[in-house]
Amino acid sequence: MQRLNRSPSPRKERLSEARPMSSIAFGRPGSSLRPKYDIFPDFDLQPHKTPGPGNVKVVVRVRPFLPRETAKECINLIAMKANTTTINPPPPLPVSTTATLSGHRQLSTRRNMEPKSFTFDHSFWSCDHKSPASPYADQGHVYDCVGREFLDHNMEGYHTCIFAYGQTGSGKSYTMMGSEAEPGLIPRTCTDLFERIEKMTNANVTCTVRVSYFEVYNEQVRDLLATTKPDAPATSGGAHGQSLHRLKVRESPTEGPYVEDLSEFSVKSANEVLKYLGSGNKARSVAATKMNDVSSRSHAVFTLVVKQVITDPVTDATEEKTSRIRLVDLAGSERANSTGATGQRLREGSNINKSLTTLGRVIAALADNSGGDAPGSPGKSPSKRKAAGGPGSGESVVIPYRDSVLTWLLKDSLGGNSRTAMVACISPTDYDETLSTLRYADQAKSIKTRAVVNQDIVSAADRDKLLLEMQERINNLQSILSQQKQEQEHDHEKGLGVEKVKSVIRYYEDRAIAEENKRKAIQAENLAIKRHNKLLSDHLREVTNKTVGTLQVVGDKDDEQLRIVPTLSYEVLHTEFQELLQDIAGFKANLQRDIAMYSS
Ligand SMILES: Nc1ncnc2c1ncn2[C@@H]1O[C@H](COP(=O)(O)OP(=O)(O)OP(=O)(O)O)[C@@H](O)[C@H]1O
Repeated sequence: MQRLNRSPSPRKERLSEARPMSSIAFGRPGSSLRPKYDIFPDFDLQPHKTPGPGNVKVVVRVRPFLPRETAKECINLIAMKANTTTINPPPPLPVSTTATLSGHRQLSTRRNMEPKSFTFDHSFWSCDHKSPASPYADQGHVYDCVGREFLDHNMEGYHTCIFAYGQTGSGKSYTMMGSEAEPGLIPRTCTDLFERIEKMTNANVTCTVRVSYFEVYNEQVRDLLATTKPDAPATSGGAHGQSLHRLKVRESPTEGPYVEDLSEFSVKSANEVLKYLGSGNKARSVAATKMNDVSSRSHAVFTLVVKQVITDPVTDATEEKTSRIRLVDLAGSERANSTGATGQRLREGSNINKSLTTLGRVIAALADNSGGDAPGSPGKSPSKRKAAGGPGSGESVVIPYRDSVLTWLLKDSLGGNSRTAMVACISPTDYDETLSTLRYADQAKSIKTRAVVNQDIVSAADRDKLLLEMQERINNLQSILSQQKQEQEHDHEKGLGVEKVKSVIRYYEDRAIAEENKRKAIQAENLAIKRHNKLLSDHLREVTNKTVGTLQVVGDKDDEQLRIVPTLSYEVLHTEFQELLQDIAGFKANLQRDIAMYSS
């Protein structure tokens, strides 16, 4: 499997060769600086159950040096001993040295820096392989300590959520998604789930799994599996420029916040679910920044819903357990100057920071509501608790879930019906960012969720009753449906009849208008013919007058014999008559046409 959310980009920084702990702990290689703490290799990588029912499980993982950090001769600031993680301040730089720390800010504020230790449910050392002090925690270890236990909870019927938190480039995607050679928590959970389902020998248990995948990018929810839904409104986006689908968040009184119209697919094998994961990852919003060549610009939420139906063969009763597995790869918190972000990257960054700040406030408020006494944590002073309005004050703190889309959607996972784990990912070289992540993680330990087994047990009699009721409802609905259909058909026919009458009326109206136009045209023609007629007769008269004007008395008066002596020449008269004949022929043709029109 490839690094599932990103193509295996050659641009991705390759890790530096693992350096032995002896050389990198608290000092540059060859430096005379001595570690401030002794480190004993008494690590506990055994899986152990979430301490205190309902507390958020918090683990920390430190990643290896990146090539750019090795090149800059950055110094390891992290030490882990059993479940304790310690961060040490960077040592002062000798004036002559060329070594740099991971930021000038560290020098300026160095006075305030001091070693700080935190205890978590696990501290995973993934910084180097050769450290005698800390055994290397690979992807398998992390899964065994967190993922496997959470899948156990799912099989018991609990909703779970594992989310990776940390600054940009701290190893969240590596931990959640991993690479083809080193799959992370999400692919391992998928594989383990289907192995468990396949191993189920009890024929009375049926198990179904559904998958969905979305991202929150710039405060908008986008369906990462929506390519199969061409009718959905599309927006451009995603690493590979596919069109994604913007969705709305709604809140149901029973189910809490949910994404409306999110694609959900039924899956029958690990391969199938991994294919969905891979295609969703291709659609995810990632980009190169100065801190990470393939940086997640969105919070990705991968969800599996597992439904087990267990039938008791003796009583025929059924038990239904539905659990939701939510695996979240958050975008990393970032400082604009560290990432070198401008334009769109900067806007993304500020949205990422906005939702992470809200997440921080939600965690703080939840921790206050829980009393702040996490296992292994010093807890908060009563005065601080009161100020925050925690249980000590008798008031309840308002949790600002709705201040960001991310926290609204994770409401149930953070403070409701869910068993939740936070994987805090840290870089070994950045004091400020790592300390801030460790403080977040420390606070999250106090959060108590209210997870319950989501099951319905139905006796055979109840189920039969339920089935009967459902059958009745189906019958009712079917009869309503067929009645509606009949009414629709009737209406349709009625509609057709009315349409027919309307079209006949339209036909006659059109005919009447056409007839009227024809009548007017003939009238006009008639008028024209009359005028023409008049012109002709005037012309005829004129010609005749001309001719008459040339009559002369020829011979003596006694024989009173008149002879017409044309004064006009024969040619002129002939031409005039020819023209007259032509006019008469035209007139005749017009008349014939009019007669034809009248009789049509
Ligand atoms: N435990 C680890 N083992 C080996 N390589 C790791 C480990 N953790 C992180 N890396 C490497 O460190 C680099 C940064 O890690 P990754 O991309 O997972 O960070 P990220 O926290 O998801 O960053 P962003 O928030 O920017 O997406 C990658 O090259 C990754 O392969």
